[in-house]
Amino acid sequence: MTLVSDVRLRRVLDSRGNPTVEADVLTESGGFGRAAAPSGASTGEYEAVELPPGEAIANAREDAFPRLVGQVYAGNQREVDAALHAADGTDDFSGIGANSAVAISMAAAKAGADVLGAPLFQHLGGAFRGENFPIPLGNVVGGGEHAADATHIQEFLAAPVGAPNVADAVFANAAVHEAVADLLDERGVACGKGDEGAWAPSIDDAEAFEVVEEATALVEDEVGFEVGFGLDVAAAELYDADDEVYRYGDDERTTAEQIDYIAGLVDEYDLVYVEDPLDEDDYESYATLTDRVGHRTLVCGDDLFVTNTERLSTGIELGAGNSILIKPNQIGTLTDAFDAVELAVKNGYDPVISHRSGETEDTTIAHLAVATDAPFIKTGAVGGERTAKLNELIRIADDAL
Ligand SMILES: O=C(O)[C@@H](CO)OP(=O)(O)O
Ligand SMILES: [Mg+2]
Repeated sequence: MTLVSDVRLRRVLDSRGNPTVEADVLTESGGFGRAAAPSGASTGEYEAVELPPGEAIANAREDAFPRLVGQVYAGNQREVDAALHAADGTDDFSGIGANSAVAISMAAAKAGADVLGAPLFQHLGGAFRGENFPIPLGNVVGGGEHAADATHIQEFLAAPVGAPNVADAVFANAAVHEAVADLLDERGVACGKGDEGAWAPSIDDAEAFEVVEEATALVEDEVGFEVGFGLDVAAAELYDADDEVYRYGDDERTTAEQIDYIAGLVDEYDLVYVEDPLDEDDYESYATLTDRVGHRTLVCGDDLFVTNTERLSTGIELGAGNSILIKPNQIGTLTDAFDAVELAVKNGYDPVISHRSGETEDTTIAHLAVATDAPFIKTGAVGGERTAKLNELIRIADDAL
């Protein structure tokens, strides 16, 4: 029934205005799935390779289509993804491009779900589990690679950990985003937005902490449940490997100072989440930091693990981190992303399903978060390509698909 009868690829726009790959997968019985690849700006060194979309499309047409059309069943995700790997022939998807691979992989999943008449999250293995839902981490202030002349820390993330349901959590993050704007306005700070819709003011990190702490406290009072916050430091972007220091503009910190700095922030602001606090090659320092603060906060590896089970295995062995960011396009297929989630959960690491800074209206990650029973999803707070996922979560919780 779900035998793939056609695959189509095209270039569409992403939220930064760049071209990205969109895939359609059709099945023999009339099933249809469509998905688009997102794209990172602060990409990890060990991510699967994103090719220029035109090249990714041409290569996938030539090498992957013959292994997919009339050959594999969209309902059998492992078979589809194995065919993509075989067509690619490399270990980093530099053959057909991780962008073509992930778009086809996700579109196939949707086509499979379509034939079965099931919502995607159910097809991917999870009925909405009990009362669980992923708590959205909402980017409210940021800079780094996502905005020029803003904070050094890439993302300040509202985390409504006490929310009674997903809709209240989503609205709380939007309220924090708005409160931040009001507070910046009171301080006379004008600002635009970064790639993910977070405010991108020209203030230093210390002032951003003040503002975000105040904004989350205001919203917490308003909504009556706990609203904390966390960070994506994206420290690999700050790290100068030649001088072995983290550079925050003119300030620099040695690795030992960076560990103290982050541990101090966790204490001072009761951070619930710290992503990429250290360089992507420094498992040992991750382990040291995890020892110090891992009992009270999530220490999440994004550039460190790149959704890769081998890198995660190294982290598990060394005790580096206690959480992994899951981005399907970092590794190229849904199967690989699921394997990373499974390995993480088995070893007590919390998976956090994530968007990229360059996004589309695609909602696959909302379904992935529910299907894997992930405790968190990071997918922005406002902006159409972000609200597409947040609103889909609300619909899933409301059984409205
Ligand atoms: O670093 C990150 O976690 C992501 C998403 O927020 O950014 P990018 O997609 O630019 O890698
Ligand atoms: Mg990150």
